[in-house]
Amino acid sequence: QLYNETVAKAFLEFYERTAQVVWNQFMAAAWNYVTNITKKNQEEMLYKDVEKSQHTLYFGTRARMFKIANFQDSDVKRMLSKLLNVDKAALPKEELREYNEILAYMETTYSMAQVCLNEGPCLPLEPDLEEVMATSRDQKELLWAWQGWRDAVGRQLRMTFERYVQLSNKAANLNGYQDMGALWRSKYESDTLQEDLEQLFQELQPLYLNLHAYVRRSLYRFYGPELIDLRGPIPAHVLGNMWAQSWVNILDLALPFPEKPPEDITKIMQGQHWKPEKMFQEAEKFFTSMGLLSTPPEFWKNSMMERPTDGREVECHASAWDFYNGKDFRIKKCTEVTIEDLLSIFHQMGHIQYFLQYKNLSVIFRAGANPAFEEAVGSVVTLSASSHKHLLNRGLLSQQHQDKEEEVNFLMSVALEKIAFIPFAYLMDLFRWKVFDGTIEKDVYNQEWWNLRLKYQGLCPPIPRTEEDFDPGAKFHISASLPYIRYFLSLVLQFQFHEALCKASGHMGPLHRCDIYNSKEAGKLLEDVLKLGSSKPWPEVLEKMTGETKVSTKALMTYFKPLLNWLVTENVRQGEILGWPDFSCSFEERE
Ligand SMILES: O=C(CCC(O)(O)[C@H](Cc1ccccc1)NC(=O)c1ccccc1)N[C@@H](Cc1ccccc1)C(=O)O
Ligand SMILES: [Zn+2]
Repeated sequence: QLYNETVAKAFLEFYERTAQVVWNQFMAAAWNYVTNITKKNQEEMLYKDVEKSQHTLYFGTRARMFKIANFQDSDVKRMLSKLLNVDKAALPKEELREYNEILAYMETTYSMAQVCLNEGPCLPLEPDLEEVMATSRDQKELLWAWQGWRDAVGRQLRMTFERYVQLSNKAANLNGYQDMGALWRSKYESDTLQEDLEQLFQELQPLYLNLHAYVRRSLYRFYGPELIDLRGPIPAHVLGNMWAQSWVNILDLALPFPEKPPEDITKIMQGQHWKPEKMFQEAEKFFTSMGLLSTPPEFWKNSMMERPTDGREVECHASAWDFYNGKDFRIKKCTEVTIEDLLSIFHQMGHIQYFLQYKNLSVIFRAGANPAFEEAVGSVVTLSASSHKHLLNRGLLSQQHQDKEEEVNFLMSVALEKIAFIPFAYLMDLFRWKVFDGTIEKDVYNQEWWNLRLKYQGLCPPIPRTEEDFDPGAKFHISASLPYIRYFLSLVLQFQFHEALCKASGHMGPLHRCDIYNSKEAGKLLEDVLKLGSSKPWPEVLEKMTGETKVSTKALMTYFKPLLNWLVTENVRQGEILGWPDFSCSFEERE
């Protein structure tokens, strides 16, 4: 028949050649915009976005003409099926322009927002407000930053978000999906995704509930009963993070053995005069030590490693960029010299390594096996990079060995980052899926958001919220229309990867003492997985790495087993209540 496999191969050839050019031009325009936010640069980006959408629509509609079912070549079938979803390019011209303007408005509002002191400077989120949330122990100051940020961002986005939902769902419908949530979930090629996610979440509940009860006790000791209810939710502004998604910054309040505090790595880095470029070099060195690829010269020339000091407005949220020409790869980050930012750079470098490994594949396959794989690659390396063994080896710690109690302190610091994150990462898209499928209607966005924050994280807003507020919009990924379930799945996957890579490296002993630095065997295993990009179904790729075809919490539970034992003993000793039976959020006037 006319549209046979030979024609299909020529069609894909033509797509390949043209897509590289169109995508490269769009990425260049998008980069210029986010690293120098001006009206002119926004117009230029929107123009290139339209060109990209026209290209996508042209090939997407023609891909439909092929009878993929009876094709022989599995690559051709997989490539054509990926072209079928054209996402927002399905919208009529006028609505596509409106949608792109809405997306730019939401992301720019977030990136440019500041909170102003009465008479004095206005503070941006990075680094100032995040610094307050991380270091202040004055709950009134924490409340000022927490409320100020939500007034400056969330409230501004509320109306726009409602229109964003409408247009998103229209685009999804035009692609044959029930709503945008269904389109987002389709990236995982699984018709049991939501059940599987719920199962993973339930398996991790005992760990989270014990951590929550223990941290609540620690905060009670510091802030007292007028702020903390030992049988209730925790107020969201005292967890050391603007969104209470990571609690690592209140480790000092929650240290199991306070008489054996860990060394302050940020202080050591600053004492050794670390600069952002050295932090990037340190992260790259980790990958090359495993025999993986190094970054090309363009990376060091073109990346934005620090917030510019020439007055340019930029988007500070960290990201890694593939310019789809096999040569130009960049990271954009407003780097501060802290251990938190060093680990964030490892995460970004993980994205870069994926780009480098799959750069010779068709552009259609230049993505992770699924979005969670992309996020897990950088994060799995941070599990080794943050280990006592590695930090000691890299001169960032001086204490030779860790005794049992110091080990519990260490595991607590990792749990405050990784375990606290679980319910947050899960609820972010539970919320948006319900918004997209209409379960959550627009006049109850904020109360439904807090219902989920209470149900899954056991948190309360520190002050009453109304439907004038739009607290979800105060999180980057919601203002940037970026799915989040990838981070939940990545959290589980990264421990599964860590276990496999540690085994490949010949590591013996507890998982939390493993450091795959310098391991060529681990590097080879990782390379074989990354080179596949999205060319194979992700269960096949997972099996190549771990021997398993399903995501499993076993490795994560193994890693934290010593801590869970300690937590359960401690919580029983204190007579803690797990969960928050006093579920109401009390706001009695605080002096
Ligand atoms: O958002 C990030 C890191 C940014 C990123 O590397 O995931 C970035 C997000 C982004 C930003 C702008 C446009 C698109 C995506 N993702 C990438 O740079 C990326 C992702 C896939 C392929 C290529 C680049 N982390 C999440 C979750 C997280 C991850 C790891 C540790 C802590 C927390 C957060 O901060 O809430
Ligand atoms: Zn990422």
